[in-house]
Amino acid sequence: MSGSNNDVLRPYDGLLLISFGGPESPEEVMPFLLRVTAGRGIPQERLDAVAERYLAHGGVSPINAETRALADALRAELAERGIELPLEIGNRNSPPFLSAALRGLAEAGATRVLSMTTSAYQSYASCRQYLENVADALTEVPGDLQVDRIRHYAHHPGFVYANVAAIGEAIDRLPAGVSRTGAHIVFVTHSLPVEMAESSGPPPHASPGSYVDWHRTVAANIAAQLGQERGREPAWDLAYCSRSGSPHQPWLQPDVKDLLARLADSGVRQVVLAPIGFTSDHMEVVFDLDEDAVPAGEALGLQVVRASTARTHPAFIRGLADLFAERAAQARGEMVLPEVINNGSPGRYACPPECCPHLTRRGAPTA
Ligand SMILES: CC1=C(CCC(=O)O)c2cc3nc(cc4[nH]c(cc5[nH]c(cc1n2)c(C)c5CCC(=O)O)c(CCC(=O)O)c4C)C(CCC(=O)O)=C3C
Ligand SMILES: [Fe+2]
Repeated sequence: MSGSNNDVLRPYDGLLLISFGGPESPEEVMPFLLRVTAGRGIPQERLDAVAERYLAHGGVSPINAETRALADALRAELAERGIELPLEIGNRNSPPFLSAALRGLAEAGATRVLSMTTSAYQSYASCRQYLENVADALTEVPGDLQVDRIRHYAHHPGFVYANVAAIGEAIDRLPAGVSRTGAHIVFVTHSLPVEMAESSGPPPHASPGSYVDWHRTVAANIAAQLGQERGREPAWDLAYCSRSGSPHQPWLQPDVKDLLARLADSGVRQVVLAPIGFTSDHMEVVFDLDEDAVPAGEALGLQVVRASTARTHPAFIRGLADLFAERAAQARGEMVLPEVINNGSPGRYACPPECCPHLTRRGAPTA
């Protein structure tokens, strides 16, 4: 039945997995960092420190291997559904770049491409900047490819359940019988300049912004699901990692290590760090959680484990395949009822021009 179900994704005839990218050798580290921070005013000392950390790992970030595993899992899930369309990886900051991916899709005969990013939330850095990157890449590709994307998927039950399962596994790694109140869940995501967070999502842009709101909705839903599975809903907080930028610019707080200190002071004994802001176990997770926050928490006397990200959990992969089909049905003008966790926003199939305006070049495309 090879290819017999491609109609499920009609009008799309090609798929694009968009990710951040990372270095895979020592020589790639500085060029990668310069691409990431071009025009962003990140101090050179910060760049040197980040380069050190990549070099301590042989200059290899796990992110590209994680993205390739995600692409393989998606291809396998779609093949199981009888869907066989070309699927390419296109990165913002390392090969294979978006322009190469789009050229590959065009050469495979694609004309209408459906894309997804490896970030589940909306903000300038996690959504709109990728759309701008796609628009730039399209100028380098002959023909007139059209690129759409699936909705932001942090509130999709597949993504959320993958995190519930990962946190459950992490709780089970903690030594039993230490605490009468159970492990405290510290949900972690990438910090952002407060101004970028507050202007995230479509207008009206009210504090704290949809970036933070969405994380809180995901966290509350995960805690409720864990409560149902285990008979007691865990206490939780949302914390931030990977702050950069100028020390004078306000970024989202609390930092994960500051929160751990506060929790230790208040008598908490066991903590699960749950990086719900990320979809793979890449360097930000390894550097900022495994190598920095976990030992810092242990030095405070806490027992700390880090939960996996969604990675290629079957619930996540099935959810993404469903989201491709949902977006295609919507593009065909059919009525769709987006699956979404309680009280969450389903996210957008395309963004209005006023969405996530932070740092946007005037007139830059949103879709
Ligand atoms: C929201 C968000 C995500 C999640 C959404 C998504 O996944 O896209 C994300 C992911 C990632 N960020 C990553 C790496 C870096 N981010 C930096 C800098 C920054 N990130 C920002 C935001 C985000 N970043 C921001 C506002 C800056 C300041 C500069 C700017 O305004 O652009 C810097 C510069 C040095 C530093 O300051 O740390 C690096 C090296 C990697 C790769 C890890 C690997 O190699 O495995 C990944 C997946
Ligand atoms: Fe980042």
